[in-house]
Amino acid sequence: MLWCGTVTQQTAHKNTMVICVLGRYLLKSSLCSRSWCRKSSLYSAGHGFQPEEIREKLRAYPGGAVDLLTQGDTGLAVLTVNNPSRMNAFSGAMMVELEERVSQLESWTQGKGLIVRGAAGTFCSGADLNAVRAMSNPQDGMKMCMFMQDALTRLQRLPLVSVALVEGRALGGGSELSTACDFRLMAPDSVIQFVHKHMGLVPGWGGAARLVRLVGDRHALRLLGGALKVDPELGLRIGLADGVLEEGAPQDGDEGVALRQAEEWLSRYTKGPAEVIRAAKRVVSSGRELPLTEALRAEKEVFGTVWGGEANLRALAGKTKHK
Ligand SMILES: CC[C@@H](C(=O)O)C(=O)SCCNC(=O)CCNC(=O)[C@H](O)C(C)(C)COP(=O)(O)OP(=O)(O)OC[C@H]1O[C@@H](n2cnc3c(N)ncnc32)[C@H](O)[C@@H]1OP(=O)(O)O
Repeated sequence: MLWCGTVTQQTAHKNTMVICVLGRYLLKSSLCSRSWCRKSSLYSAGHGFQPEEIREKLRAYPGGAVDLLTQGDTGLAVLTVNNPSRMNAFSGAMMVELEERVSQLESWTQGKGLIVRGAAGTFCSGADLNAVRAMSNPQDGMKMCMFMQDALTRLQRLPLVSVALVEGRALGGGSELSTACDFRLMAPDSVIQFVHKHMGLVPGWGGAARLVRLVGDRHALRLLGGALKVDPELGLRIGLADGVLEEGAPQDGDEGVALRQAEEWLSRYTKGPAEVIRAAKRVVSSGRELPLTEALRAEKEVFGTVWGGEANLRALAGKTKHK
């Protein structure tokens, strides 16, 4: 059996066991072959994608960590890219850890929101240049590209509302990581920069495809062709940033201040029952990625998971007035 969507949950309502995941329609439809499945990745062996072999290769470049903290009470998780001595650059081992953390989040059925951040007041300076140098042949480059595209696509498709908390710099692969979140919240003096041109590259972790969808092709071309520094003002103007942290907050020596602001910002979208928030993210994900007919069918399936559900019945039982 193909393993689709997120973890299969069974919810009993109206005396009917409803298999309530995106995965159900994915199983029935052709979408599984389009890589919407959790366990089937964007790439297959036919593309030269051998995940275990790639993991082994990447683990040869150690350093840093990708930490995950899940809060059961709030349904929020915090993913921290943690390699401060290299401005949170991704070592090979960290790429593998990122994928492992995404797998953990795919199995976290109570989650509602995710904050992606970097340790010690800066976001991420992309791939570790030491690893990049060692893997600069085309074969290794393609392997890393497929691996990171897969991990970041799965991150983006999580049924969690996600926000990149950008402090300091988000460079190269770091800027690409920020685009794999639903929202970007920037600290006042932060910068997102697709420096790929200066590296003789284009994005390869899916950042170009996502950037075009976020800001449109012309702004995307400006950012990639000019390797422009996107500060919060430009970010807000072109729609790359969704909010700016309060002035002064990250500078007061308490790393937690920015995180608390991000939690507060995110909470307006994650308040409420997990099944409803997760359903909202699922219909947005399918709307974002699928052709209309398929997106509508996906929406119907997700709708079926909340219609007549606990939260819906509770709302109907009360006096409804939306003021
Ligand atoms: C496919 C992935 C590919 C892509 O898609 O483009 C990449 O991501 S390639 C990497 C792209 N990123 C870079 O090229 C970043 C290069 N670094 C810098 O521009 C600067 O270091 C900085 C991030 C702007 C910070 O500058 P500054 O505040 O002046 O600090 P330092 O330069 O002293 O940095 C501290 C320390 O960190 C090391 N560092 C920073 N980034 C990386 C990196 N990506 N890989 C490895 N190491 C990195 C830097 O070398 C310093 O180390 P020491 O010299 O040992 O102190």
